[in-house]
Amino acid sequence: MSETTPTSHTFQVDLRGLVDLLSHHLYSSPKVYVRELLQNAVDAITARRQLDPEFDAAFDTDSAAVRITTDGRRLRITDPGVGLTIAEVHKLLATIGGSSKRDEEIEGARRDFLGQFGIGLLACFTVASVITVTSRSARDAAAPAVRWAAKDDGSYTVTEVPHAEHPEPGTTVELVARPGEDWLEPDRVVRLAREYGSLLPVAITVEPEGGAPVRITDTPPLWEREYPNPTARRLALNRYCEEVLGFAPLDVIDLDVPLSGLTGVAFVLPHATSPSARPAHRVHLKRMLLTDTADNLVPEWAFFVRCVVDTDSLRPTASRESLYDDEALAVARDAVGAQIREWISRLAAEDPARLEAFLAVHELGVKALARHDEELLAAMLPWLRFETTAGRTSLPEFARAYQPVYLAGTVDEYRQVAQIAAAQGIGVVNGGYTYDAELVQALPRLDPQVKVEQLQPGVISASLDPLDTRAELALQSFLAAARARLDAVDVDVVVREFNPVSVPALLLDDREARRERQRAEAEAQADDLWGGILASIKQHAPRAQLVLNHRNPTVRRIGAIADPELAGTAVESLYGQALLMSHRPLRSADTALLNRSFMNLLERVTKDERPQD
Ligand SMILES: Nc1ncnc2c1ncn2[C@@H]1O[C@H](COP(=O)(O)OP(=O)(O)OP(=O)(O)O)[C@@H](O)[C@H]1O
Repeated sequence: MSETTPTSHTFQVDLRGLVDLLSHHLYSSPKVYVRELLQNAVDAITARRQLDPEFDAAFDTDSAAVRITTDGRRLRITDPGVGLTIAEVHKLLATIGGSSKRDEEIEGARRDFLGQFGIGLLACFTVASVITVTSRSARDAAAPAVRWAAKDDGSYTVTEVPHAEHPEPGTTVELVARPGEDWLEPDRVVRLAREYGSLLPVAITVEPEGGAPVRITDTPPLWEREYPNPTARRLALNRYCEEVLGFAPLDVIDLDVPLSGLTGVAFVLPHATSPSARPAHRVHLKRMLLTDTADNLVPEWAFFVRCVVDTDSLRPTASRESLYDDEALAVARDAVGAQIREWISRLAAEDPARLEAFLAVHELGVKALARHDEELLAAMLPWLRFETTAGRTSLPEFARAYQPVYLAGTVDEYRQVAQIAAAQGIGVVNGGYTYDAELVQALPRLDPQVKVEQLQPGVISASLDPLDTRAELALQSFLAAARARLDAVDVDVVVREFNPVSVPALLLDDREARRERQRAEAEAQADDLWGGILASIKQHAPRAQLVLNHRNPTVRRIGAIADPELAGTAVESLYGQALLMSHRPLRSADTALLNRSFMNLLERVTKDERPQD
């Protein structure tokens, strides 16, 4: 088969389809058209300044460089920028993806521009059916002014404009609203222009048709202004935070990362927030608002701040609504993280009261992140508080006084032993609160000298002193009666000497014993079949132990009771009291036992009273 001569063609673009794609899939809202217009105007002025350094002087005055007028149906934006020749109009405006800002020859200058993709102007078609650009080039004084009028069906016309109609270099873009579209309403335009452009480095006004011009720009950014004193600066930043971010900050951290051309502030949230909540930072790129919901600007652990920054070297995504997640952003993120960490260290060294105030709000979040961030953990550990047998204290301080550090696995376990352990000089940390156990276990990684051990009941019972043999012998028959009584609730009874003297009895059991008690409880309440199954898995785990304190005067008196019935009732009461102190749930057998012992005691006490008729 012979080949035919290839014929050459160019892609056809269905403009409506493309605009539909942009408005539904690239941009979050048609409102971005204001940003694109402002951006082109500012870029054109930048290009003109590069062309003519003298030009700058004209903009040191208060008069607006960029003027937007609108009556709601027609919007015009005028800039005194570099302008366009007829050839450029065809090449740049009528070519999708065509941009003057990617010119490799002016690579150095390119960094100065906001745009780069060559699709920005198309965003205007999401709100307008006709776009007209009238322009005179500053590059070529002899070139005539030109008007490019494009419709949303993809057709456009180009006309030369008489010199008198457009004598000065610069550009006017006019939009005609789509029928029923209210994006060009003056109030809306003022709001959007402020949202995107309030920090832009050229003066901008919006003039509602027949109304007074409204100043849009308010520069330099608050954090770069001169203030009479630090308090005035802080007040201005606080006010800004309340107005724009909606909260009164707990503190303000200055950010300055020259490598990323980034300056700004991080506002510390005044209320607790979940570390997993989506962060929302306000990022300006070359002074134009890129997004107020950036979630990749600060490290994950810095969940307690909301930043407002300006950067001139990070890259936007094509929608220009978020930061492109590249190596440069990673570097900036690390640097921002380092400055937030420095703030924490500085507070720790210079203003512990403020650090305490910060942790009072964000401690749980800091703990959550410190589990996965060894550096943060090391920085914060001296400031994080844990419940321990030496009171609420930091782990490094606690570990200096107690070795090993015992970790109670649950709040109940901790409560059970805290008082006794403290009296015996055993250091226990309550690992029952969210994240605390993990952080205690991380201690030896930071300081290999520190030993952390899981608390077993044996540790406590081994620390209780045995009685001397004579005292032990004297208590034999009492102990036999006591054990017989508590056998029904599966509890053993022993006597030891320990501090504090005020604690008469201590109930010790480990998790296995507790599980066994629950199993036995279920068995007692189950029907025959289920009860049989539960009985078959009965464990011979160590039983719970009621440890009576021989140093306690009441216990001594109880030990001397000759009447086995009364001795049994007294032991039941001691068990009930120890059980309540341990905060463990009462099984039905426990409740019955408590009731019985209480009633028996009441009867004993009142038996000689005669009821009065
Ligand atoms: N006001 C203006 N003055 C002079 N030239 C302009 C103006 N507006 C647009 N242009 C020219 O038209 C080109 C295309 O503009 P468009 O907004 O579509 O893309 P861009 O700004 O280059 O890139 P981006 O898609 O990133 O915004 C620009 O590169 C610029 O050369």
